[in-house]
Amino acid sequence: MALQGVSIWGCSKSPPPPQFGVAVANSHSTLIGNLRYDFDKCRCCLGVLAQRATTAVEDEKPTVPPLAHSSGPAHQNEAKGFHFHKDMNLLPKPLTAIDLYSSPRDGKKVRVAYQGLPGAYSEDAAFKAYPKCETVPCDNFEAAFKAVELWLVDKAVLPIENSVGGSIHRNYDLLLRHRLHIVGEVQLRVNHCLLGLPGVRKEELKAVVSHPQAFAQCEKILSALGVVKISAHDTAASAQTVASNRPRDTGAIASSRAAKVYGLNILAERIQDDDENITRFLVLGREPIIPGADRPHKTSIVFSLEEGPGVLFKALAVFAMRDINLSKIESRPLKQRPLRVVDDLNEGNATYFDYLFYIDIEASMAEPRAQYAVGQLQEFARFLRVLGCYPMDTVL
Ligand SMILES: O=C(O)C(=O)C[C@]1(C(=O)O)C=C[C@@H](O)C=C1
Repeated sequence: MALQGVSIWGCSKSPPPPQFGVAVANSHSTLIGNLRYDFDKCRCCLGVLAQRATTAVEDEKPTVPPLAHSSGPAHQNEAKGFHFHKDMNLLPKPLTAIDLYSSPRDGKKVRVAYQGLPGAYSEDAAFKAYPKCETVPCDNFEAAFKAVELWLVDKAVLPIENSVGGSIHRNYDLLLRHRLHIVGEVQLRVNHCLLGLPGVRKEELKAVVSHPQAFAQCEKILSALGVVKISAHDTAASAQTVASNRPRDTGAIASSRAAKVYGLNILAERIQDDDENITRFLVLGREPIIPGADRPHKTSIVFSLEEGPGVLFKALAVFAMRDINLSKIESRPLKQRPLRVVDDLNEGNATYFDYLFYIDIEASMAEPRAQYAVGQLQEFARFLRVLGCYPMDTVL
């Protein structure tokens, strides 16, 4: 069953706005290397999360018979006016260190939320990260974030950028709105297929359904076919639409796995314009991971800066000076304060657009050079948050 419209937060209050101007060490925090990572877990959130933890293990069988059916001392105590909970198994289970540990647990399948339907590329990415996981389809990106926050799943896997289509801005914005940690990345080679009902030839198609990113990646074949494009939530949803509505003149762009899942024929393979079509996904969890020294790591950071000449140059120099490679930079409008009025001129106010900068550096927070670089940036950034430090993935 897909998770739809999960609207409650881990905390009964409304989502906390990002604390602009507050540095990393300002909330409940833990030390990794010399740097503090913020957790942002208030007592009230932990309480609700602890209750929610029972949902994730709902298939566990009760080991204690319910008190309501028992006789003997407990029952007598109840009669004397002691107030016991009717079924102790319904009480929230206390969190253990194992519950809080972010890596897959032996004997228990990791539950991974993704946006889309079975057969979506995001589900492939979840299987690449956790080969034996149980995948949980979600209606939209936000539902996947909330599913992790509410302990309904262990992790979420969400697309963040594609080598042809570019960044998925919605997920950059959600990373800041939610307090999850990036614990991994997945680089997935996306080989799109043109799918149709059995017996249909691609020349018969008048329309093609797919995700807008997939259309952006397959422009050449679409213009050669001269078909109408119909948008779908994800590529697997387009395959499902064709399979269930059975229009002979409509195809879908999706994966070969989606063709199998929905019983469609592959009319053409590897139809993307650029053969090297890679989508990068982020793996999100409730807790940060402690970076190991065994393999190369990346660190994702978001920050905002004061206005002034050369401030971005100065910010990036803290990494360049230490020979730290920057693999990605993305700017997004600072939504709470998108415009800054700088001057009151006679002819009107001078306004500047205000931005958040998201960067990925090829260094681990366990390395002193990264700790010093982030520490130095923190001295003049108006706001800074380490979104996560995680092992780098390679394309298979
Ligand atoms: O539609 C899917 O199958 C998805 O997983 C989504 C998505 C995306 O949002 O970029 C992921 C990979 C492909 O680049 C196309 C679509």
